[in-house]
Amino acid sequence: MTNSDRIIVPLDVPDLEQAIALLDLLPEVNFWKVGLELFVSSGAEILGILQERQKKSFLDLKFHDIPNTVAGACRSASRYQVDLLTLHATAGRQALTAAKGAISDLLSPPKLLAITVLTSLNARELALDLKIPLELSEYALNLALLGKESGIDGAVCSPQEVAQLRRVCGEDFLLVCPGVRPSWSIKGDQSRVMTPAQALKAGADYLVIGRPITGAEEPKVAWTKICHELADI
Ligand SMILES: O=c1ccn([C@@H]2O[C@H](COP(=O)(O)O)[C@@H](O)[C@H]2O)c(=O)[nH]1
Repeated sequence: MTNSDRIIVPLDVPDLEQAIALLDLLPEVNFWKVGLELFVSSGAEILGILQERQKKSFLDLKFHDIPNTVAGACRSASRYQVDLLTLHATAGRQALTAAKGAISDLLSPPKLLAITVLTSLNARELALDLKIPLELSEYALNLALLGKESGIDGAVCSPQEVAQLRRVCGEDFLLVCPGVRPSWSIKGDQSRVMTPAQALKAGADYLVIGRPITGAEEPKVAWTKICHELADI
């Protein structure tokens, strides 16, 4: 796998037409993420289109509910043949275990990823607004370990925590990092960021890079620039 195959680009657009326009504009991208904005507006059609085009897909709906509901949602989402699927680690051990159990008899189930601490949050918000009495990195690690102990395949974490998670959770635990920003792009609402090269060197398996590419004046140029930055690491 080349380092550019480690980049997942989110289709964070309001409708199917704009999603297809991005697929057409960036045929080099092999791994796409479908999140809440597109799925809520347009449903699952995009997942069939990605399959037809032989692209890998990441369904990022971040399920967070009681165990029975999370398990049912994971089972239902599996029918779309996606490669990756997210649920919140904070749904708890029972929900995580039930989710894994609900798809374990399938022929090619998606890999389940536990969301740890959203990359938009900073330490101050975690402590003052969410009243979490732990260091952010410790909290993220605890959530990743809860996922691992519950049979979940990997975690979504910030690049700032990925080295620690890699060390503790091991090489086989899949680590996917959003909150990735090339030095030439703006952070926007992301808080805990690193550059693509830093995130890969720190141990990420995959990088989710959206607006620095899709919001660029010339997305193809931005994509190529990032691929060059990752070529020699
Ligand atoms: O902690 C998280 C979990 C998911 N995301 C998602 O990743 C992309 C990031 O897009 P950018 O445009 O590169 O900011 C987006 O779809 C989020 O829903 C995340 O950012 N942080």
